[in-house]
Amino acid sequence: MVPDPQTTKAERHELAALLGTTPIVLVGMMGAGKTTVGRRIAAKLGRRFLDSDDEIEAAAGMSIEEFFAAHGEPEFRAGEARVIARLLKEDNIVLATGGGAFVNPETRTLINTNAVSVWIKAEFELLFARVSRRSNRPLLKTANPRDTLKKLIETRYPIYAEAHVTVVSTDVPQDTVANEVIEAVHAHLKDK
Ligand SMILES: Nc1ncnc2c1ncn2[C@@H]1O[C@H](COP(=O)(O)OP(=O)(O)OP(=O)(O)O)[C@@H](O)[C@H]1O
Ligand SMILES: O=C(O)C1=C[C@@H](O)[C@@H](O)[C@H](O)C1
Ligand SMILES: [Mg+2]
Repeated sequence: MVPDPQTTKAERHELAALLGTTPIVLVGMMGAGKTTVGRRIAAKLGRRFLDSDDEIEAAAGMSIEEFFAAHGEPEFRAGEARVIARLLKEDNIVLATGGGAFVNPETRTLINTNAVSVWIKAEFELLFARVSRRSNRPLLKTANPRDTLKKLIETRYPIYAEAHVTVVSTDVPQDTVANEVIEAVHAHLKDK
């Protein structure tokens, strides 16, 4: 794990002590920043960072895009649910989930029972700009990706809203979003 150069060792210990070891799980749309922000949060807290998309790619020996092409979405979803159930057995982790993972009711319950869930929420134009930079999102390989993304947002936002806390990601530095997540998780755990 790479320590965050902007966070001193003493600060990392203090933050880690405040939060305990309950897993922190990031959910939300593709492009919201779960992976990039999640990695920063883990570095700030001295936790292990895990990403369900990366785990699936490593286990399958192929990219998400290749997996969708070879096996289809239903098999991807089944594998994603299994991978997340396995990863959630660990404490002291920050887990970035794939954009569709929280939509699965069993996975959602498992996450909300065993972790603090955080919806990284971003508005449509920001998401679209970000996902357009790379073409590794098979769900958006449609005739009208703008429309597809809009429809996914409409159906998924009420589901993501079931996360314990919501942090809005605007065009601010990743470090700021990471600090906001840590504060929001702390506030949630304090009130429990
Ligand atoms: N706060 C931010 N400011 C600027 N760029 C950002 C920010 N957060 C994320 N990005 C950029 O947006 C892109 C998408 O981020 P990322 O891959 O972390 O999203 P994700 O939520 O993990 O998506 P997916 O569900 O597809 O895995 C990346 O290129 C990343 O560098
Ligand atoms: O939003 C989604 O359904 C997805 C998001 C990505 O993280 C990958 O898990 C995959 O491309 C599907
Ligand atoms: Mg990701």
